[in-house]
Amino acid sequence: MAFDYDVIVIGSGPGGYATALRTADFGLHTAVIEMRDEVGGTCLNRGCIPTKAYVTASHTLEYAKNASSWGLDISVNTIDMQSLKAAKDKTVAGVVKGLSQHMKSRKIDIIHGYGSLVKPHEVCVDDGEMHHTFTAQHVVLATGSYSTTLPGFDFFNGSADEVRQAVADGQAPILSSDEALDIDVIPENVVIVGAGTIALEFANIWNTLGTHVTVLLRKDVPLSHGDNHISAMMMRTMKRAGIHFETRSQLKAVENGKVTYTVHDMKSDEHKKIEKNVPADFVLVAIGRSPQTTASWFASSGLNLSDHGFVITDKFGRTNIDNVWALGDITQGRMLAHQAFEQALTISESIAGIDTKPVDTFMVPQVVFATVESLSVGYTAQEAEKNGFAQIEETVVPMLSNPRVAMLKSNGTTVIVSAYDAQSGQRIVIGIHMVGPQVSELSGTAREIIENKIPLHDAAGALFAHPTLSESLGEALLKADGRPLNVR
Ligand SMILES: Cc1cc2nc3c(=O)[nH]c(=O)nc-3n(C[C@H](O)[C@H](O)[C@H](O)COP(=O)(O)OP(=O)(O)OC[C@H]3O[C@@H](n4cnc5c(N)ncnc54)[C@H](O)[C@@H]3O)c2cc1C
Ligand SMILES: NC(=O)c1ccc[n+]([C@@H]2O[C@H](COP(=O)([O-])OP(=O)(O)OC[C@H]3O[C@@H](n4cnc5c(N)ncnc54)[C@H](O)[C@@H]3O)[C@@H](O)[C@H]2O)c1
Repeated sequence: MAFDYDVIVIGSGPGGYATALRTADFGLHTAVIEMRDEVGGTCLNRGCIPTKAYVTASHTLEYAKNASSWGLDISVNTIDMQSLKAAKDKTVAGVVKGLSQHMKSRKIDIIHGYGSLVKPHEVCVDDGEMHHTFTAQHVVLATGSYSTTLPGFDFFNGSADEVRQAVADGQAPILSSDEALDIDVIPENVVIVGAGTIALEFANIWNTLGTHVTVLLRKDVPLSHGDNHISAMMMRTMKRAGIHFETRSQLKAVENGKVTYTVHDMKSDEHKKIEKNVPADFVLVAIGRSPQTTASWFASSGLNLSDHGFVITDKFGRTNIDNVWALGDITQGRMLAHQAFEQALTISESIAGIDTKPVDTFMVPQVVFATVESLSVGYTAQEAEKNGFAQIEETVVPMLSNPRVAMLKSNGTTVIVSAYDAQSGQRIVIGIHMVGPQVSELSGTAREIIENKIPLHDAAGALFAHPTLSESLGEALLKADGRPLNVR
């Protein structure tokens, strides 16, 4: 049977565009269906890129604020939020334009409209006026995710102008990260519900701009699924910078610019709940994201979905329907762009008939970008124990002795988790967790060490140039191997 395309991808985010770029590169006739006006998905338009534009601006501001310690007379007179937002929007537009041109140069057809899988090999596209049917040998689903609603506190769900007006009117609207990115005034007070990546990144950005930020978290520390040392240090550093964390708290009401929440009083014997109030220009709810698989065609097409609505695939991205593949935020694993990139390479190589490697989503590096960054790859000591590793050792090394960390007036910690590997008869590194300046840049190195099961002794032989921030990882590996050099 002749098909219109070799490959049709639904969704143009990191999962979709990366798959299309690769299949087109293999000479396969490829189309991408995108329901929005612009390509790039959440990551380029409402996620990774705009938030990191703001993170870059906040780093610049911090450098300027610390300049006097180097004898530099630099003052920050005003922060023009409208210009800052315009610069963020320009950054996004540039990246989106670049992607669009790149896709066209690979001869990928970009079809705008709402795509649905009608049956295997058949996709319907609704462009608002007409329905079009296209056929393909392979269909790849990459429809992404949306912000999860906090029960009882629906998102404001307005246009940028309506959000601006609601904030100006003192309504304290409940915003998702999408809406929060459109704010073009520096808020005076913000309440953030959640203590994951989005909560911490936005808290850091606004705090740097001078906003009073209150973070309401359910547990005792943010990033509570991660390594304890890293979570605790991240919270300590952010508290020191002025962010207020309310642990074991719960949002209760938002009325007339006032946020009411309850806090578990751990000191009282009955663990009473204390009620507190703070003013807020708006509330950011960042309690996770849900897979964009709620449309009826996901179920009616016969796709196997998990209880939480994720498309079930094998480690090569195959769904239960022949020649239908899925990746990115709609699949189980981490909701991260670089996970989607790795899945895209595996899926496109599988489609092209190339021998490829399965994706181990557990080993995907996790990063938080703030004034100090956190990086986590592989097992924490607790996870290693639960997974039956033998002779687990956890080495915790502060970054105090790193001269570049000191020059930045910063601090940090590296945690190396190692265990005995019966197969090789050697101790291997199974987890690397770091908090400190620019540690995100070590994500690839950390992943390679762990994924390739490099013996600890060999990993500790990695030579990092001096003086660099990356030496912190080298020092920690040496210490874990019993050969500490510049640390005790
Ligand atoms: C605020 C924020 C910051 C983030 N920062 C980072 C970061 O720094 N690093 C990182 O790795 N990850 C980050 N992420 C996560 C990252 O954005 C996602 O993991 C990534 O975008 C997932 O890619 P995807 O292709 O699965 O989906 P998406 O990027 O969501 O793309 C899905 C696309 O499909 C389209 N679509 C959906 N349904 C249909 C349909 N039926 N027909 C046609 N088109 C459709 C959508 O319009 C969208 O364009 C961040 C997320 C947020 C919200
Ligand atoms: N730097 C990055 O790579 C980056 C940046 C931003 C977002 N992202 C991705 O986007 C996704 C969404 O981010 P996120 O921060 O919304 O989710 P998350 O999963 O990182 O964190 C969710 C947080 O909300 C809390 N929570 C859950 N339900 C709650 C409730 N009912 N009440 C109060 N708190 C509740 C959790 O305890 C957790 O602290 C993540 O999967 C993340 O990987 C990545």
